[in-house]
Amino acid sequence: MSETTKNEYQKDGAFTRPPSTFRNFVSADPNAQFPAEKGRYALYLSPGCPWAHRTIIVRALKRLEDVIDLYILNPSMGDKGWFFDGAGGTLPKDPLYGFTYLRELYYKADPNFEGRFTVPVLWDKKAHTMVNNESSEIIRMLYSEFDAFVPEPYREVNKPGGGLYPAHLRAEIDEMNEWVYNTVNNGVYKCGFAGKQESFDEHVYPLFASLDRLEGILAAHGKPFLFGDHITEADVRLYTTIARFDVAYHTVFQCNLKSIRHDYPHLHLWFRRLYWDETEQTGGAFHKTTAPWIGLYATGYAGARAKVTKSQAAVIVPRGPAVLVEPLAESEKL
Ligand SMILES: N[C@@H](CCC(=O)N[C@@H](CS)C(=O)NCC(=O)O)C(=O)O
Repeated sequence: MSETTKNEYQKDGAFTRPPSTFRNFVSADPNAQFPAEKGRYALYLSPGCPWAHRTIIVRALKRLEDVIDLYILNPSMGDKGWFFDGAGGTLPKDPLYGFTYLRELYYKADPNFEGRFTVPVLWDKKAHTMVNNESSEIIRMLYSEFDAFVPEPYREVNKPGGGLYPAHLRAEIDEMNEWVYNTVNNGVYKCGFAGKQESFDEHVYPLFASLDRLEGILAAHGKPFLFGDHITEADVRLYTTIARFDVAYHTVFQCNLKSIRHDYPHLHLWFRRLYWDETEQTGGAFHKTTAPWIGLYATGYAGARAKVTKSQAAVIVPRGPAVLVEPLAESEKL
């Protein structure tokens, strides 16, 4: 029987994700502890991570690229966790303090830190501390707290559908987030990081039941996005998992009851519309945060799976599918 600490990912063969630890908020209120300011905050992340991916999608959707810095670490995790080394267009070292490892940043914020050194991190360059390391909260800060610094059309109050987390849809979005997080976003990890067959079986069927349910939602309303005609938080949160599905979870995490491209026509169309979009609607937010890295997702997950399951075998990376993301026909475009 294994002993579990808050830092461990597995207990008796089942994967558990520990809670995030830095939970402060940036606010539009200039008197807040962390007031929204142009150039004050930075996102540290590794682009293969689906939780981190949420934050760069929203940063791009909100046109916050010149308001919030982005510091990209190597796409794969090393023995000492996430690191800078300049590979493939990432930064050679931490631009603020010259660090090599993300853990050094955590220790700068809290020398007694005892949790896991996860990405994404929202960092305050002025106070030299970590604001928040929970992606679901970071994205919500980006929706409206920085709106004073973005052009009028991209402010939440001016968006036709009410923005990424519209007041009239909040309860429904929260409800969907709950089951999508447990069975899909984190569900794939419960399969891929399972240490025994029973644990894998316990999670693989609910994962596909939820994908069936999502397919049914899109089929029933016939609209392009999960909540209709406008992109919401629910689309962003599902997208980062679906983008990794056929290229990594289906093979490396053995989630192979079905694939998105062959078995889920509505989800597949929904995904490709987001991925290929270069219009005003997204400003290419999904494409530019996915395309440079999608070919590396399988590599990152194969290494992570070997580490979490403590496999001694050689890490073999599957190379398919031959076409990473299928094209969008003219007639399928919005
Ligand atoms: N709840 C966190 C989860 C973040 C997370 O687990 N990130 C992974 C990468 S996908 C990580 O950095 N893991 C490093 C580790 O656990 O050592 C969030 O959504 O921000």
